[in-house]
Amino acid sequence: MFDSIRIVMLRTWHPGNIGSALRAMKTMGLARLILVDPHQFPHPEVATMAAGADDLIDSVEVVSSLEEAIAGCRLVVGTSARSRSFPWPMLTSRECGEKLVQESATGDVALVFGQETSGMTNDELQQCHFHVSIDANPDYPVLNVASAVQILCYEIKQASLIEQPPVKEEHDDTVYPDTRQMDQFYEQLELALGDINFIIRQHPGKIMTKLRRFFNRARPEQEELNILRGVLSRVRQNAAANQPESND
Ligand SMILES: C[S@@+](CC[C@H](N)C(=O)[O-])C[C@H]1O[C@@H](n2cnc3c(N)ncnc32)[C@H](O)[C@@H]1O
Repeated sequence: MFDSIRIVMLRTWHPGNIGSALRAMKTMGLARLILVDPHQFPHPEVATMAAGADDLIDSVEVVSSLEEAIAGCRLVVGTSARSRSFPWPMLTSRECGEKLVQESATGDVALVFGQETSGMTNDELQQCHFHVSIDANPDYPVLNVASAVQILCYEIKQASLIEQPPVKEEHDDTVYPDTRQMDQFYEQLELALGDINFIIRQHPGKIMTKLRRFFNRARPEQEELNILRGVLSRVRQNAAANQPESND
């Protein structure tokens, strides 16, 4: 069940939280946990806190970056207790469960949790299509990371019990690019904007963040992305052709 939903934990410090997250996942029927650069794993505390979910420990994957953890995903949702300096498309925890269940029917999706003290970095949050904040006491909305895993896995379970509206005929063939394809597009976009001096190389400022947010919101389909990439190739070719000749 929920084979295509990845739970991703970033740089987890306390191994007990990994065990508690596994327990939270198993109680709701989820099993795929990916750890990005954990402080201590494997560790005996993981099994202690996992209790009856200790059978999931062997299948935990460990990778070194968020990019690896979400590679191939068509939808990535990041979690945060607080609003950041830049606004991003937001989901409630209920909407998050529904969206993950709906989109996991046609491809891999990921739900990403931050480190215990520092949470997710801005750069990591910008790699997500949506953010979710669990509605909590405004004076103290910061949950323990494993508690946050529990609540959002519960929402996934609840969403899976609701009969999903049938996918409309005309959307049957819709293919969305995965995270790797989007990253390649962003690299090409940044290069093209540099070629035409719209941004300064190595100092793109907030432009790339704002463009990422725009494309995350728009969610171009694969075919649309191919067209955009074709346009960027032509822009780069023209920029190269118009370069003044160097005398040396
Ligand atoms: C203890 S919190 C990190 C706190 C950190 N100071 C911050 O502001 O992000 C650890 C992780 O738990 C999850 N979390 C905690 N409270 C949350 C909330 N209200 N909504 C969504 N996720 C939450 C997030 O994944 C967060 O990165």
